[in-house]
Amino acid sequence: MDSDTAVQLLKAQQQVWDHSFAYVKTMAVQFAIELDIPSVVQSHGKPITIGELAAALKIAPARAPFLGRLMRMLAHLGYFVENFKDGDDETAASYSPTEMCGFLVNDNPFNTVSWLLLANDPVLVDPWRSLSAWIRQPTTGGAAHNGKKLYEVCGEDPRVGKLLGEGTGRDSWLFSKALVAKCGSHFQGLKSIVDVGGNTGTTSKAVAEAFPEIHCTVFDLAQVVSALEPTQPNLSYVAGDMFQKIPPADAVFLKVSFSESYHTQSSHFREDCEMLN
Ligand SMILES: C[S@@+](CC[C@H](N)C(=O)[O-])C[C@H]1O[C@@H](n2cnc3c(N)ncnc32)[C@H](O)[C@@H]1O
Repeated sequence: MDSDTAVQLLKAQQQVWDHSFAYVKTMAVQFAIELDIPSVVQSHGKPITIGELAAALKIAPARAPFLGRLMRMLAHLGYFVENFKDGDDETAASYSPTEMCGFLVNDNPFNTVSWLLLANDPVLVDPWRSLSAWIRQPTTGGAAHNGKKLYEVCGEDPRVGKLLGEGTGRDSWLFSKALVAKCGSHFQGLKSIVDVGGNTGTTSKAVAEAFPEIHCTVFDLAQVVSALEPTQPNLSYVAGDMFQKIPPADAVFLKVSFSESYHTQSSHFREDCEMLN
């Protein structure tokens, strides 16, 4: 092999290594959340050193160098800015939060903590481990955790249902700020919308508040909406299965609501949507 080819192959190998260890990035973020690092750095009010961070987290000095490595990685990923003073070696760096760090702070209404914990949970990770066996099966069902789909697990395990509800709800909190501010023209002339797979209705509540002339129906599985009471006069909750029948409305609103079932069970859904048009 000539040297140019070797150099080129090494570049490709670097990418493959990057993919092989991609989980390290996600696990580093989860590790930071579990230790509460983002909240501590954000509330510190000025750049925090590793010594100060270790003291705040009650981590023994013997372990502080590992905390330093984690912080370097998180800075590399964009969650913190690493500050050096002239002449500092890398162990004397201090860290300030970035905008991304705010998404890992539990007190922020738009945080993505639950989303990240769900993404790393065996419920979502395990089906990937058996994907090669699954694809050889002759059946059409999607890959599943212990034979169950995510929404079935949510119905049975409140911990998973809570992670999904909180994760999507907080995403919807931020999303709906932009939606009502920037997309108002899309709602003009509508008297009703149905938010299909609307979960607890974070987006619909924002739409109902911004456009009082529109009635918003949050449509989701019974396990999600049957115990919920509307908080606004132009909001209601309806339980059901989107692949059986969706309530009539002037427009259908969908946000992160499709699962693998869409490919196999969606004919009713498309028919219902076509009837609305
Ligand atoms: C990923 S969440 C998205 C929630 C919300 N649209 C949002 O973006 O915040 C998907 C939602 O679809 C609901 N869902 C799943 N299958 C459904 C079905 N067959 N009929 C109605 N809702 C369903 C789930 O319960 C869940 O609340």
